[in-house]
Amino acid sequence: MAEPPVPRPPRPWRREVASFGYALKGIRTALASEPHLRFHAVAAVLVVTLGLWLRLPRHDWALLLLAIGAVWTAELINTALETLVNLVSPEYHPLAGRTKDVAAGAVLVAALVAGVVGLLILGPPLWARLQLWLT
Ligand SMILES: Nc1ncnc2c1ncn2[C@@H]1O[C@H](COP(=O)(O)OP(=O)(O)OP(=O)(O)O)[C@@H](O)[C@H]1O
Repeated sequence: MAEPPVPRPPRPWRREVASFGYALKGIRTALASEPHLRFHAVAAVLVVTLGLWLRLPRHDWALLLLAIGAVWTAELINTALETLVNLVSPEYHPLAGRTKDVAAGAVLVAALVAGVVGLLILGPPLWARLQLWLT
């Protein structure tokens, strides 16, 4: 008698690829709807361009990219929370307001820290280049 066909094992990578697609869709949607996120994107491109021009060492790149990633992460979570609050509490509610305010606070903290990291890393080599030009 013929053996019954062996069921094909599930292909987990398909689910992983789909999840990756949903995540990219989330970033695209947030970029399209959030001017703040577009501002952070432009700022990140400027910082990376400046870093390439200044030929930063690898260690500095790691810190800069961490700072940029922290701002993006905070902004995306803030956008997700704002969307959720708008869904569950379209009417005024103090807790809805507090949720949005705290999420916005997270973005502010990440952006301020990233600004300081950017100044500490880009400031000295930028200043050195400017002095070279001026002398
Ligand atoms: N449903 C609500 N109930 C109470 N307060 C709210 C509510 N929605 C918004 N607020 C208050 O108004 C502020 C601004 O809300 P809004 O939805 O415009 O967020 P935002 O931070 O301006 O978002 P965006 O990133 O779209 O500019 C909130 O931080 C919060 O204090």
